[in-house]
Amino acid sequence: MAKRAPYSSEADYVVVGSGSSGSIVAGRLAQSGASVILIEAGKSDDKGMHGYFTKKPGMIGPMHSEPKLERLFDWGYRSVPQPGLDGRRMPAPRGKVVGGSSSVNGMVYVRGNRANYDSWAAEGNEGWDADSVNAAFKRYEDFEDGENAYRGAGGPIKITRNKTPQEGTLQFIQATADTLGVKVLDDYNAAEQEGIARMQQNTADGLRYSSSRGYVHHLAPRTLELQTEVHVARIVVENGRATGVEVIDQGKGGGTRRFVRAGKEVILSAGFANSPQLLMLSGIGHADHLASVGIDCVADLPVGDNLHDHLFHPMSFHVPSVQYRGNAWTFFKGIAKDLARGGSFLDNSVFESVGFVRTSLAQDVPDLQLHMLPWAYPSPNQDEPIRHIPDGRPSLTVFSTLIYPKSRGTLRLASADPTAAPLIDYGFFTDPHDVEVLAEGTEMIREIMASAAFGGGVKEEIHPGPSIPNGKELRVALKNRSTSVYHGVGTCRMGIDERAVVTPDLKVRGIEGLRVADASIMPSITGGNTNAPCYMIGEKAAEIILGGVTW
Ligand SMILES: Cc1cc2nc3c(=O)[nH]c(=O)nc-3n(C[C@H](O)[C@H](O)[C@H](O)COP(=O)(O)OP(=O)(O)OC[C@H]3O[C@@H](n4cnc5c(N)ncnc54)[C@H](O)[C@@H]3O)c2cc1C
Repeated sequence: MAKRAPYSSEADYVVVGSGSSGSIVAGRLAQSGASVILIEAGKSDDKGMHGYFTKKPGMIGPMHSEPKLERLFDWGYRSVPQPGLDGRRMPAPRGKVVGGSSSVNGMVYVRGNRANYDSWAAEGNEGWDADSVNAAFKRYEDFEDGENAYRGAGGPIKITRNKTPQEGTLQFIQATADTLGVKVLDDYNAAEQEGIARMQQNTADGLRYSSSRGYVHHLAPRTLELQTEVHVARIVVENGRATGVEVIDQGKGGGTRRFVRAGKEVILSAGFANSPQLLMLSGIGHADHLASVGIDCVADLPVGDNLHDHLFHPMSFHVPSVQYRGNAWTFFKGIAKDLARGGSFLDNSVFESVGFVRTSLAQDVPDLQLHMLPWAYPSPNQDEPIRHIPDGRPSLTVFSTLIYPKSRGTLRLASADPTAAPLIDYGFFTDPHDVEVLAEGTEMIREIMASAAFGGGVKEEIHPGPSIPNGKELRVALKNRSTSVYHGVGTCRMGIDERAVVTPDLKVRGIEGLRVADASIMPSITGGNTNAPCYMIGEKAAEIILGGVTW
């Protein structure tokens, strides 16, 4: 079992953040016999309410639709006003609980296009090409179809498909194939991504396979110590070397500061927002920006540049054959049925299908992702932290999803206070290309939903609806309707040039004993949801640090 309190003050490795990448790098390092302290600001995901909500896949609905509940698991960040989106402040939820965002996310399991990794390698990131990262993906997977050249079996993270998809989901898959002339794929995480498919999810046997479920609780290496409700305030750098971290205990009687020493290395896995924040709080960042908030510069690096994210546009359609309605009654009925007769209502992600297709702007690879779920979605957006009431009719929601945004933004400090939220500026829609992809995707979805494959089963486009026709009006409406997919990346870019914060072996340039391993290191975002790539980054980081695979 992973060791718990009373907490130690020294280990070989100190890993900051137990999220998608952090739990994995910590688990693997500890598996090698090294002592590892894994520090997490949030609560345990193993007991009480936090345990129940993060274990049961179906609790994703209430967790994100009831703001009072969401606050218990989340950092509560929002972006600065986005001029490209009519000045909206986009919610930027991030898991604040063991498992990080992998404990609160939608469990949509997508590795990304193989070409994404080859492009990282082509920029000089040796060892990050598609074949090399395939080995890391395979190591952690336990895929229900078993092992093959692309997929892993027997690893700590189980991957399955929903066994009882809605009829409307299967019709949507056929309709997409018929309308766009793409293949129905069995496995979009293998050689080929282009096509439409049933969604894969990191859940099995009624459990969410967060990184912490797989690596902290199930793998449970003996030399891993998990410290929860401990906020890392900064990395301590002495004579150009990271020697440990200064932390603030948050639990009962908290507020005290203490030092946790790393005999070998500190690994930052605090995510796209907090890893760059912690670097800057420690004097690593743009010298002029650090000076503006009163922090002495230790290393002048482009920390916080290159922020980017996916955006999607949700469209809901009234489809009477769908069994669910977006109300509390459907939810309680589902739970009651599970309890009385056993069942799978809470065992799955809410998403049931994904596809990767091309707009007219696509170059080498599909540039549009389609997500589909058999529920209605809030309209026109879910910016306000209130309980949004979606349309009560049985519905399918299809999301036009921009996967290769050209817009770039920044992450900066608001102040030198380690507990203050950072300034998240996504720069959404600063490049007109991004509007165009989302608009074409929306127009495509309208064609799909008119397909004969539904047998007349689509009764109405609930929203955006006929008042927002294709063309110019749609492009304007997207400013108020597009929503972050919560896939922020890129703020501690990996590379070999001046734009890089970390080298291809994830070392912070110019500082000894300090690496970053999480979504922030991606030079460019992957084509698909970012959780699986972050699991891979955790595996890869451990492999690099240990000089090869030792497990
Ligand atoms: C609501 C939501 C839904 C999503 N849905 C999907 C999906 O369905 N599929 C998918 O593939 N991706 C999804 N994503 C994206 C995906 O989950 C993230 O890209 C991924 O989890 C990021 O991993 P990470 O390791 O970079 O950071 P995180 O998993 O966010 O981990 C960072 C960890 O560091 C901790 N931390 C931060 N600062 C400190 C500090 N100062 N001291 C101590 N600890 C700290 C945090 O509490 C957290 O545990 C979703 C994200 C969200 C938020």
